[in-house]
Amino acid sequence: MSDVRVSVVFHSGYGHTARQAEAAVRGAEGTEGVRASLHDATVLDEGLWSALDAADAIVFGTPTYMGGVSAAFQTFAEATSSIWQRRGWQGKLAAGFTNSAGTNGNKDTVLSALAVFAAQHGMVWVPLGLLPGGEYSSRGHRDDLNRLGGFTGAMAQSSSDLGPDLAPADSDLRTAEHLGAQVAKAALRFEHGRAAVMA
Ligand SMILES: Cc1cc2nc3c(=O)[nH]c(=O)nc-3n(C[C@H](O)[C@H](O)[C@H](O)COP(=O)(O)O)c2cc1C
Repeated sequence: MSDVRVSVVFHSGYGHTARQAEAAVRGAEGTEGVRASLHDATVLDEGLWSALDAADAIVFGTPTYMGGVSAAFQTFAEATSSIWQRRGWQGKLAAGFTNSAGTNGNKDTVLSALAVFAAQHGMVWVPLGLLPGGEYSSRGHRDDLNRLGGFTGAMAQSSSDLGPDLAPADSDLRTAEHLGAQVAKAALRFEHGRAAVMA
């Protein structure tokens, strides 16, 4: 069986969410039998559409802007309407991540919007799959995986006065890496299962 393909498509206005996207690719690529690729959601060219068409799983990433996905991400989302019409992504796996300045910042609203976007396409949503770390327990720590306690997808926080060289925190990047690995493993199981059913 050929390699399973995971594509990460993201927007990042100032570079913070881009670091999460790179981490998700690292996580996916670290899984044997998986190839991962990174795509800028503002470059709506044939290269992007053919990579997403070939992908077994697509991970969507956007900063949280005004409690929602960024306008640039939404432009990408709306540009997929002809794919939606012909059910081009039906049955592919999907997952998502977001980053904002606030610890909460309405990130959950954004992850829900990404899950709805995937559902519109008939995609199968893969959650983060981690218990909450950080302050969920009094023994928790900022360095914990999933310190922000997301379930739907990977969350990251970047203080507004720190550049992308300093934020998001390493634990948030490891959480995004976990999401990439989680999606990659799910895609492997899904594709092997599909092959067995069709044999
Ligand atoms: C237009 C705009 C709207 C924003 N809205 C929110 C918000 O609703 N909640 C929040 O916590 N941070 C908000 N922020 C902060 C960004 O989420 C934060 O700076 C993030 O790190 C930007 O990611 P990026 O560098 O990938 O663009 C906003 C920033 C901008 C520019």
